[in-house]
Amino acid sequence: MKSNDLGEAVADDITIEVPTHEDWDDIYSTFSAAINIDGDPQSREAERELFEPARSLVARSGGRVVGTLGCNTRQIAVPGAVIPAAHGCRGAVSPAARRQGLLTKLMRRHFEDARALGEAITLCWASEARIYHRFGYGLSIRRIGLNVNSREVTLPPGKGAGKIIEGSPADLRDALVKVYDQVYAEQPGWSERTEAHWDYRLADLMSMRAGASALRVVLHEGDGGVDGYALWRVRGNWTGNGPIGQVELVEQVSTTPEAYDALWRFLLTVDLTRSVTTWSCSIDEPLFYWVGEPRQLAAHLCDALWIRVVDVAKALESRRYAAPVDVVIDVTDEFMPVNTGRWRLTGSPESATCVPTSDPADLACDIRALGALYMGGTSIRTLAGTGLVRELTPGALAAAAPAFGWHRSPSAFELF
Ligand SMILES: CC(=O)SCCNC(=O)CCNC(=O)[C@H](O)C(C)(C)COP(=O)(O)OP(=O)(O)OC[C@H]1O[C@@H](n2cnc3c(N)ncnc32)[C@H](O)[C@@H]1OP(=O)(O)O
Repeated sequence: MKSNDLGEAVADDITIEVPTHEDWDDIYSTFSAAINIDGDPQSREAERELFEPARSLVARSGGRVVGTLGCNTRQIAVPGAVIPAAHGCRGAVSPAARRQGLLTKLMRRHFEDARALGEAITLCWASEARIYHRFGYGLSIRRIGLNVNSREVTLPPGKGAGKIIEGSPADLRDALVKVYDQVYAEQPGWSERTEAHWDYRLADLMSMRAGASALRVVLHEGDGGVDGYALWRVRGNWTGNGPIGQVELVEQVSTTPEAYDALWRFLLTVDLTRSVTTWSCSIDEPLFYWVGEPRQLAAHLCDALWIRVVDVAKALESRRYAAPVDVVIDVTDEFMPVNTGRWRLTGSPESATCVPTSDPADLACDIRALGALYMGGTSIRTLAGTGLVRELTPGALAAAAPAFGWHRSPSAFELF
């Protein structure tokens, strides 16, 4: 037996393997224990439906699962395209096996597998971001959490004569799917949802309620039919001074300004509530420009989606660019050296190519910078300010900056 850096005994027979369906219960309990929750049968069964053994990895010791790294095969919208991407999840190592490189081994294999399958990027939500920098992930999408003081914000006059329709998630599911599908392909950061993803999203697990009500749905129906929806819960609360309930917005999707206006108006005026919270809005959330007092939104900025580019040429060719760009980038990738080298990117709003080159570089960067830039919401100049990007040809940053942006801010609100 070996010992880890905490002096705990650890087995020296650890192997990295692709699991089978039979491993799910062990994977679920290993991950639950690592993130300090007990887990519960309802969540275990709901998550089983999303489990893709062939895309997952386990570390085993003496036949026992001591480490996990999951992955879901999904499409994601990026600037100007929808591409396949490895949606990484359930990274966990049992306490007695940690800090001896298991996650490092799982990550390396995860990246290699994604690349071999033709995925250019892998993404994750981080429990603690510091875990992920070393593996080459860059912060690609940030989010804003809100705690809106419903009684203090003033709203502009209502926009339309549409109507709000209430119902159960099961009854209104088809309408939700239709609205989501109209938006997702154009919205960088949103992933495709298959039937299984919708099942999970609408399962309304007790663990997700955390003491709040069952999941509720409202639709907005305008002149052209249903054009928006909100999924929400309410947390009832009473004090000696009366009710101070809270609306907890899970997701709101609108295809018209009328729907956006009507849905928010509804949420902000639910009886017996005094606030609306939502944990992940886009950083250019329209609410800031809609309510009279944006300060009453109590906004809180946070990291959301982290992206790891596993195939530089494929990744840079797969997205589109807001302005023409022709630049040679010298990329360093210590964890996945196949990406290290000079790459010529020629891109525009319509097309892109990226090929290896021996030409002198205009910019140099760490692989993390490409992940951070990927969704179009991070300024290359900001990254240059941190040293993650270096300008080698004068003017190269100014030329590349508009190209790497996009006309829609990326956003992400679906934990996977
Ligand atoms: C996408 C998701 O799945 S998010 C969920 C992530 N999981 C969790 O947060 C659950 C709780 N934590 C764990 O299960 C484990 O600690 C893990 C999975 C984060 C790390 O597993 P380990 O096998 O210990 O990682 P590994 O030994 O490969 O560590 C590699 C390096 O990262 C560092 N590291 C690992 N975890 C952390 C952490 N939480 N904070 C800071 N540094 C960390 C290690 O110190 C090591 O650094 P070194 O190379 O300089 O020595």
